Amino acid sequence: MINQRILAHFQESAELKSNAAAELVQPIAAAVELMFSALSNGNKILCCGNGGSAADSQHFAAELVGRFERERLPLPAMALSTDTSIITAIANDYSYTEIFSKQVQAFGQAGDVLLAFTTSGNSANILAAIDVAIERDMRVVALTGKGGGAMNQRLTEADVHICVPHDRTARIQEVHLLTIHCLCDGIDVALFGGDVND
Ligand SMILES: O=C(CO)[C@@H](O)[C@H](O)[C@H](O)[C@H](O)COP(=O)(O)O
Ligand SMILES: [Zn+2]
Repeated sequence: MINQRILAHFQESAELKSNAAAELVQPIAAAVELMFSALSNGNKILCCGNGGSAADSQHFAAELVGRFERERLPLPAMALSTDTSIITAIANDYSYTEIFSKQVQAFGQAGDVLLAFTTSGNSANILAAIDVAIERDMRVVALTGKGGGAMNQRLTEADVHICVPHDRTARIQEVHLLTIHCLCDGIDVALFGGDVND
């Protein structure tokens, strides 16, 4: 019955967040450091993902360019899933696999960060974007789940892999959203120190 299913979703989500925290603190902290250092050097963050993860990448960019919990200057972040003309032209003329990698080629510069969301770790267009980012001497923060899939073979030691220990896409995305907010908070704290009420 529906009430039981809803309760089960809440319970599974809460348990995952609670159980995954210890494992994810260190890679999330490493991602904050990497992003703060890039932003401090005048670099930017490019973000990509498919489906719900496209929305996650846009959510992160919105909080950097707009704001998270504090007033501050806009920070340079850009989601690569928002320009339908660019995406449809590349998908139509080349392939769907290249919709993000060509944008990384166009916009990415050495020292920039690619924030890549894929719950399976296997989406071809995300892996292609990562390959181009690494070629261009960018750093990668990858948010995955399901053991990380092909992502495990893609990243270098300079990159950060935040892999949610679960096999269900929806649950992984829920932890990705929490991670986005930890990243925004961490960047704000690195910029200004203290907590939100300081
Ligand atoms: O939001 C959801 C499922 O919760 C879907 O839209 C989901 O993001 C799509 O199926 C994606 O294509 C899955 O790709 P990925 O996470 O494996 O890279
Ligand atoms: Zn979803």
